[in-house]
Amino acid sequence: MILMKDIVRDGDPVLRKVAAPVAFPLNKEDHQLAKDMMGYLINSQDPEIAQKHQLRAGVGLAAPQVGRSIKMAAVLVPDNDGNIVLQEILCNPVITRESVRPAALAEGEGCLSVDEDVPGYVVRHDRITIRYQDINGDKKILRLKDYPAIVCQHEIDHLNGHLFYDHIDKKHPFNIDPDAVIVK
Ligand SMILES: OCN(O)CCCc1ccccc1
Ligand code: NI
Repeated sequence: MILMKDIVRDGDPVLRKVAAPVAFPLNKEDHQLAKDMMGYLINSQDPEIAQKHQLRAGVGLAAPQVGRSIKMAAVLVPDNDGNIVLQEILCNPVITRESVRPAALAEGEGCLSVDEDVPGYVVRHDRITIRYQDINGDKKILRLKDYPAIVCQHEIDHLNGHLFYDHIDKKHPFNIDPDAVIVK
């Protein structure tokens, strides 16, 4: 079971590396890691389990955040009614298309690897197409918009050594293109 003590925090160089591609079939260790990462997300979104184990809620988790510099991330994204709209293990994900139109979460972003709040709009693309391999190595395509798209961009950033606050305008953190979608 992954706990908060297992999550690497900002300042650790692993969070700034470009992670290595994963090879298929996944070895036993990496297959188990994928399961454990998804298990963290499930546990963290269960109020009782999260409380009992003091887990910060997460809708995504990338392998570098638990010290493994490989291109694998788990996403578990609910809609505003709590229904899961995306549950996947993204291996070797590549964003192949991205909208010109920007988007940002109205309340900004956080990160399990960043303990302090960093206010501001995290400017991302509203729509993206992702090519990736699932846990079995099957090649998949995802076309996403709004919140699921933002979450996947956050996770894919982790695999390339980026953190959410890299996308906040330091001087004008709440400035954003008037055409941007502000996602509630
Ligand atoms: O990398 C995952 N993680 O740090 C958990 C938070 C994920 C996340 C939070 C806000 C917007 C997009 C994604
Ligand atoms: Ni994060």
